Amino acid sequence: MSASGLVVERGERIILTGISLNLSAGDALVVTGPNGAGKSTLLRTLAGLLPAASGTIELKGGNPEAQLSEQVHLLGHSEGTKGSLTVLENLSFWTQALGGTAATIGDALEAVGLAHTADLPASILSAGQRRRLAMARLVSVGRPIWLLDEPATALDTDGVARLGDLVRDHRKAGGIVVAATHADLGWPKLKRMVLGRAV
Ligand SMILES: Nc1ncnc2c1ncn2[C@@H]1O[C@H](COP(=O)(O)OP(=O)(O)OP(=O)(O)O)[C@@H](O)[C@H]1O
Repeated sequence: MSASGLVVERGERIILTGISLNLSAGDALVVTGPNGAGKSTLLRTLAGLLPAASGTIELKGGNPEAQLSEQVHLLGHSEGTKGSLTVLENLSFWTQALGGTAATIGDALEAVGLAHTADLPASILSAGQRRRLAMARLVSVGRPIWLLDEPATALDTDGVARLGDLVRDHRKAGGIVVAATHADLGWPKLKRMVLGRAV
């Protein structure tokens, strides 16, 4: 995935300007910067949810037929968990909605340590457990580019370690990860981007 000369405006203000990046299979980019610097804005732009006022975003490799929005998976602040459904039903719903395969759902719940909650209503999950459920989607949906907005929020030490394992395996399989964070995620061999002061 590459981006060149991105300029992004929100509410008629320029939030990002002159952003370029070049990521190959297996790369992880960590984006840091103060509150309001534009980290979430960059992820939403890379996800195709916000238009760039100028500049280009290109996918290299992957399925040439697929749109950008079909190749990326944004793990944002709102988890979209439906409280009236069970944990398993939530994961099944999102996996199907986002084009993943049902066969991976059990493994995904195991990977995030939520297998024992599969039949519980999602409404009773703690904040960290909801975050883990959202993490499980990354695995069951299986898109090549993961865009993670503050992925360690609400996670305990075990959760952060499991996130690190998922990211490691994804990179090994040729996936790309871009994470915006204030935390030290402890991932090896990172590329870094520091965004400047909030405008
Ligand atoms: N919907 C919106 N309309 C207009 N401006 C917005 C909107 N959302 C965010 N902004 C502005 O864009 C700027 C960047 O916000 P963004 O959420 O990308 O920052 P961030 O670096 O992710 O911050 P944080 O560390 O607090 O999560 C801020 O000045 C913010 O006020």
